Amino acid sequence: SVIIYKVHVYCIFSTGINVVKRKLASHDNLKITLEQTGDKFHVKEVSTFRTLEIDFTLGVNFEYSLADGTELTGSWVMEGDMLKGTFTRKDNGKVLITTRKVIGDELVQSYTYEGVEAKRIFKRS
Ligand SMILES: CCCCCCCCCCCCCC(=O)O
Repeated sequence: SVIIYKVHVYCIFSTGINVVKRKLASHDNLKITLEQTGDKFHVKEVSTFRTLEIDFTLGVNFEYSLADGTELTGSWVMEGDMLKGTFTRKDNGKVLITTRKVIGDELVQSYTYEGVEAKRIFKRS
């Protein structure tokens, strides 16, 4: 298998309010490494709180827990040159939509939850 994309990024900016901001804050100093091989992704997440490795296949549901213990289930799909993730919170059934897009040397990740939008910009390191 061939790695067609790999980037190390760190969070330089995040915005948003209320629950989204609190949840995102629980991923402080987040650094992620994304590796894509065909439709399979390997994500390494390093933050103040934990180091986590996640494997997923586009279009296939998987489980993911936020650093605060909130459990999500959902999947990523590719929409053009953008990754779009649809995840459902297991505790309340509410849906979180997130996207990832590489723009120049930045990875922009957006989050939409209960009408609130938040964004994080990761810079290649
Ligand atoms: C519930 C409110 C805000 C939650 C913000 C965190 C969103 C995480 C999205 C799922 C990520 C899956 C793993 C990954 O690809 O890195």
